[in-house]
Amino acid sequence: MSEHAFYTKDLSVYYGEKHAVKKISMDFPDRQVVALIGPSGCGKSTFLRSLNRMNDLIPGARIEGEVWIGGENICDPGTDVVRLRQKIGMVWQRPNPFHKSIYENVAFGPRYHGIRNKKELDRIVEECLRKTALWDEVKDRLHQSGLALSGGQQQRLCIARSLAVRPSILLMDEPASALDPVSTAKIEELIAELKKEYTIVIVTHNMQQAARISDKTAFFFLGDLIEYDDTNRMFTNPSRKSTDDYISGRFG
Ligand SMILES: Nc1ncnc2c1ncn2[C@@H]1O[C@H](COP(=O)(O)OP(=O)(O)OP(=O)(O)O)[C@@H](O)[C@H]1O
Repeated sequence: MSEHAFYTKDLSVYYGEKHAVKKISMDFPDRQVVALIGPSGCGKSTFLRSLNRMNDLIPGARIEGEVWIGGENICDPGTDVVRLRQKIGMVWQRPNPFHKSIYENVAFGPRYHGIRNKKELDRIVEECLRKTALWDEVKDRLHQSGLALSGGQQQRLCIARSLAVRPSILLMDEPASALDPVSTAKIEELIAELKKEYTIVIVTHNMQQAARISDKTAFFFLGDLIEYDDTNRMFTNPSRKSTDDYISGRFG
């Protein structure tokens, strides 16, 4: 299996006594986009966060089961979590650039991982800003604050920041839900472009968005994975009634 693809086996997450994600087994194909959908509170974000051990940061959260990436079960206690999060980047719902310049936002990760050479850092910053279609918009103000950008640009900067440490997988938790329609369209175009190089898992509440951008869709309900299939089939001929009801807006 390539380092881009990965799978979970009986993955459960608990918050104290609450069983929020229930024995989920899913495979994530190489360089495809998988959308996680389902009503609020059904465990999508919890599941997503467990794919790069972000739940470790939540007091009382506990994981059971396995997540296999590149021959390694990342749930093992011996996993190097810093290296893991380098391999599996995360983009949050609200753009959260550092209080630093545009350049420093992107250079931060590579510097943290030991790259000191200015030319190399310049190259990485340009490459990542080009990949996120930001370069032409910001190349003349790289040393201005990332917070001075529009919300949509900030989100693309956060994606550029994730790319700078050379991940193979990107996790995105409703990355466009705080953005206007034009910025949303840009993020969607970007996802279509990024999937040539990265495996992407995205949580979205927007059914049209899931249908437009994903190759596979997973429907979650009350912590269970109800259905997981090719997006075309899920949206035209789902096998479970609850999936159909959710997709067509009859609940949730
Ligand atoms: N930090 C936490 N502590 C305790 N319970 C939590 C915590 N985070 C989430 N939960 C609970 O776990 C369940 C799953 O929540 P989660 O946020 O993963 O769902 P979701 O499907 O992503 O929801 P939304 O679409 O609203 O973001 C919910 O019942 C929620 O209340």
